[in-house]
Amino acid sequence: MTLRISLGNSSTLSGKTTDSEFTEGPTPRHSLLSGRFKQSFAYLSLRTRMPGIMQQIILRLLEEGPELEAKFGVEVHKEIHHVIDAIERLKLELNRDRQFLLFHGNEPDKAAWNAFLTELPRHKRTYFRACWLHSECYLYRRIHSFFESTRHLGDFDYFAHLKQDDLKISERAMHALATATRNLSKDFESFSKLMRINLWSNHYEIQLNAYVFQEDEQHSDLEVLTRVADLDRNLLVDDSTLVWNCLMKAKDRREIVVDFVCDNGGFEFFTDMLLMEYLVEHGMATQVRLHVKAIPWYISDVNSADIEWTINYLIGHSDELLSALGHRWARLMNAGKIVVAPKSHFWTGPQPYFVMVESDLELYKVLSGGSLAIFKGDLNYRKLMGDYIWDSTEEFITCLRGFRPCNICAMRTVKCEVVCGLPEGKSDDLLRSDPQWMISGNYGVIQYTDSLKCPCYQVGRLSGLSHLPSHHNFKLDDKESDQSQHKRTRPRHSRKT
Ligand SMILES: O=P(O)(O)OC[C@H]1O[C@](O)(CO)[C@@H](O)[C@@H]1O
Repeated sequence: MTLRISLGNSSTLSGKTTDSEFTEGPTPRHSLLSGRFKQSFAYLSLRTRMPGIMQQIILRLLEEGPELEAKFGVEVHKEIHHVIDAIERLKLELNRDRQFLLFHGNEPDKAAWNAFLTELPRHKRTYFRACWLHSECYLYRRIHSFFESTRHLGDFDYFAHLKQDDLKISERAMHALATATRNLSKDFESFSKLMRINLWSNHYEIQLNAYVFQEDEQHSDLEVLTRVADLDRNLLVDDSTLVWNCLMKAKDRREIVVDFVCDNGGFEFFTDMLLMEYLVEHGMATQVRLHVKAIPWYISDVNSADIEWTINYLIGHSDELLSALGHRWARLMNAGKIVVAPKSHFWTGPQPYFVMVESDLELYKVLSGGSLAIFKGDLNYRKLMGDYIWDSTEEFITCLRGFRPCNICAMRTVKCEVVCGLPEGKSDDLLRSDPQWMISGNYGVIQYTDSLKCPCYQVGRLSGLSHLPSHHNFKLDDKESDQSQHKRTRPRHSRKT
């Protein structure tokens, strides 16, 4: 779901704004994405897309009403209307650029959220003035809290049908990919093709169906993979060799754990599983941990119920190959080769990943114990980059701002103005040939960097860390003390070292 607007050259602009100002222009370089830039995708998204999403949820609730009533009884009717009223009020708050409110219900992550909101500077606490990441995450979190406050609707996933439909319409693509990926050998060629299939599924799910799998055409296994790989002309950075090397280096270890920080359900998750299956089947990982969202998130993000649904859907599929695949994945999960990681609310928080070490040390330690963490999709990328407009040529390692608990890989199609690691001049060339390139999702990156082995980052020696060690050489613009918005908020309840 990508909206198209004309973006200025955010990679070369250096507009003059102060923190609280609205500007008519696009997002200037060295700024956090924000709705205060009126020609930005963030602005458009907050102005039109988010209200549309909220309206869709209301419609969904009305449609599902009879079914929910049959399940929970008539009293659910009142709850549905309570939630609808709350969503309508939230739409107004957004439209009027009101202040974020604290959470007062039984939300399990209430303390973390409230600590974060309280520490935001006042003028950064409204929908359009805040960093886009904060506003968007806050909106999705608020919506879910309306459901959580009811007796019956706390587990209702108002986006589930979309994820399920996406998988159902991808039948032909799944069949072709399942066929093409059986009996792949353990070599870089196969690995990197799987990586790329997985990358492009972050945007091309429906397009892949149409483009690769025409009904009247017969494809050999190899052809399918090759044609998917044709999309690689739009692959701007491909560090898959480094990812392969990282896994090869780990091959003599007794345990090779790969953390996969998932993005979308539906067809994208299907391709995630193809890659994960390949890793464990070839001993490139002794275990894969899937990190999923704890609540309905950004419409299509996968959660643990979606995973269960997907596997069962495949198992029960009339296509024998897909059914066998479902059984195989269920076996891998039952054997603990692929597991869903313990629930973490950090993934549905507003914070960028460089603050994880302080705001969720437990999760940081979990990732530190693994050999590789793969972050999938645009939102994960925004969080890795701090939702910040870096120079497009800036190195991936720099933009992570010290977040390297283990070896890190990001795989994402470009859907917003945050990008790094491009060759000199590339971004300007792209802008000339395709002004929408940064929001089209037509371009992708696979980026990698090694873990931070520096002793100053040893977990347990980090309390009170308020700045990064000088030898890491972060090239942040001074004016971007804006970054102080991404405070390393430690909620009152969080565990300390
Ligand atoms: O599913 P993905 O790849 O994380 O994409 C979600 C992204 O798409 C957007 O809607 C922008 O198009 C952002 O809100 C978000 O960064």
